[in-house]
Amino acid sequence: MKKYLVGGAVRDSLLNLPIIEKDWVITGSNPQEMLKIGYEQVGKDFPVFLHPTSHEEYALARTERKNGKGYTGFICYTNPSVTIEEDLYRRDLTINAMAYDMHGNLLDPYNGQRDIKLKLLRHVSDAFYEDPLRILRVARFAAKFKHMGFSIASETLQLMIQMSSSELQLLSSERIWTETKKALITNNPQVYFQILKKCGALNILFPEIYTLFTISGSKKWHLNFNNLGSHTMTKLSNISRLTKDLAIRFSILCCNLSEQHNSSKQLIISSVNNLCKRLTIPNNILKLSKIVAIYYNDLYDVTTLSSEMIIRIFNKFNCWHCPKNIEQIIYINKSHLLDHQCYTQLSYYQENFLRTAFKLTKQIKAHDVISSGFQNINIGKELHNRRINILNAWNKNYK
Ligand SMILES: Nc1ccn([C@@H]2O[C@H](COP(=O)(O)OP(=O)(O)OP(=O)(O)O)[C@@H](O)[C@H]2O)c(=O)n1
Repeated sequence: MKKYLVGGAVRDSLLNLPIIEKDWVITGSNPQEMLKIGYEQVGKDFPVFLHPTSHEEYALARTERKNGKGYTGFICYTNPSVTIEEDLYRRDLTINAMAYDMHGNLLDPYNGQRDIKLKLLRHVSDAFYEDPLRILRVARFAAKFKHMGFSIASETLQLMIQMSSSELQLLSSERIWTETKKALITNNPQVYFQILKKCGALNILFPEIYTLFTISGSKKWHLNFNNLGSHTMTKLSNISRLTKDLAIRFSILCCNLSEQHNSSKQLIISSVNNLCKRLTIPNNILKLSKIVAIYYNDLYDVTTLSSEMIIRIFNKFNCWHCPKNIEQIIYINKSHLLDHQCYTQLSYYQENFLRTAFKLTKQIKAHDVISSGFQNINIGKELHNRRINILNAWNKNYK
């Protein structure tokens, strides 16, 4: 039996990045032997085992051959005679197809080190074609390693274009969302969507976002962009410089839906619902995305908003029950301002405005309203009025 460290851990160690997870491959063994020495079998489809103490994943070396459509249409062949080179051959990218043996020697049969030097994401072999998720994986790695200068090899991009037109429809929503989530928390998540668009996958996986690239913007802040899609990508890039929060980053993808649907609330909401429900996106992200889709444009110059509108925004973001949601409003406002030359000054001024407005209105408590004699639905109405009054009084002094 021989043991090899494989995949992302080898790639990341060569890129001097922290190793998050270790995957291992075993050659010259079989399931019976693995169970006998204390490993626990976890893979149903593939022979994968958990180490008895470290709980890291150990897979028996395998080859795969496609015999049907989609992710499940594989014949997986495992046998003590399958070599590490054969196992590495079925993997997606050359930079992911290297291994360290137990003596620390690097095995690199498909030139992963060369591609690390060339900063290229290149597929190992035609086996790449066998899993359409790899289109999303490559787009994600392009986003993750953009700051290091990585790009996609032209032959790999060609293959991704071919694949997008055939098997992409068969990917499960869960796999699409899992990969998209990982892409969204990279430094440059906009690259993920740009690559998907380039290879013809965006219109299949995210038609709501794809359509934005076919519409030119009409508002003053769209002037520097060819279409609403490019504007959305810039906003996604902007927000990613400010926060790693997945929900906020995803919600920004919906920032131009209002423009696309001529501010029809019904159409905006159904578009966000279609997108999020199809991809099984969690409810908190769906909720925030709807609010951003409807109120994004109002969060531009917040100092010009009416008191009524400020209160409505605090209501929509559920700030009274969850005061930390004021941060979401501030991030979204800043993502608007980031293109401005005087960003620091503007964003400081607007952040201050939002924080003060929230601090003032938050002081007004339901129990004070109740103790002044208000009951039932009048409590809410009075709370609302008092909040508006306090903002009106403050706004006068502020301006
Ligand atoms: N569709 C896939 C998924 C995984 N792999 C291979 O399995 C390894 C481990 O996969 P995974 O843990 O999903 O990703 P990593 O490459 O380790 O990268 P990260 O942890 O950043 O997601 C990959 O490196 C690659 O060799 C593959 O070839 N095709």
